Amino acid sequence: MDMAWHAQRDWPILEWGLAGRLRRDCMEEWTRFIHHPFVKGLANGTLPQEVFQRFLIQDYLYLIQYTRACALSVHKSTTVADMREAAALVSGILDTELPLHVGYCKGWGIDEDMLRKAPESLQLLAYSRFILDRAQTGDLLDLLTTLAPCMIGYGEIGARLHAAPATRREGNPYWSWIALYGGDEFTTLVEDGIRRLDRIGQQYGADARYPMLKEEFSTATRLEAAFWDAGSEFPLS
Ligand SMILES: Cc1ncc(C[n+]2csc(CCO)c2C)c(N)n1
Repeated sequence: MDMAWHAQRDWPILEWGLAGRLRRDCMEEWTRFIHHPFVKGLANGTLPQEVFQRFLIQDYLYLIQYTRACALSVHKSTTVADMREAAALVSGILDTELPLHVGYCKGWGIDEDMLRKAPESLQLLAYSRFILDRAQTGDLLDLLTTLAPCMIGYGEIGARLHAAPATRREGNPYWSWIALYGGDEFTTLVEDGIRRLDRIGQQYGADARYPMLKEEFSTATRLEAAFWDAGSEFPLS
């Protein structure tokens, strides 16, 4: 494990509130997610290009399903302020993140047609259907808890790899990915998400519902760990 970056020291917000408690209580699954061999391959630049390309295609399809779940968080909100926050995230993804992802894929030789036509992997099907189930069946707190590993995990991976002296910067084809998720803009988004989860947790009585929330966070984390292999069953064509 890289000793240069410590969640506790360098990102105290992660240790705090509901998000911190869930992350600590699911540390085994969490470690498998954020220290997956795929992540090591990004850090040292040794991940094969085709593996990354196939992952990017599945990740685009994931973003679409994630956005649908986020849209349900507008519906599940019980105050106008919460609705506005949820709606802002949906527009942010549709107007900024998705076009950025399409542009990034182009740089890797994947055009929009390939993105649209790609079959969904089993990992994507399992993860997105789980999220959508929690979004439809649960309330806003269930939904935000289920979405939390996605947001916090990529933030933590980005921050860690961005700061680690062992990460290859020069000539690493994945440095732009690391710089995106380890950059200030994304970090601020994640910190806002952590605060929001805590606030909604207090509003919706997280303490009394903790076992169920932990189950949701744990399952989403296991599905994140599995998602690194989402592209592995498909050839690029
Ligand atoms: C499998 C997978 N998990 C998490 C992310 C990161 N991510 C996707 S949407 C979102 C929140 C809105 O910006 C974040 C952080 C990803 N790309 N792919």
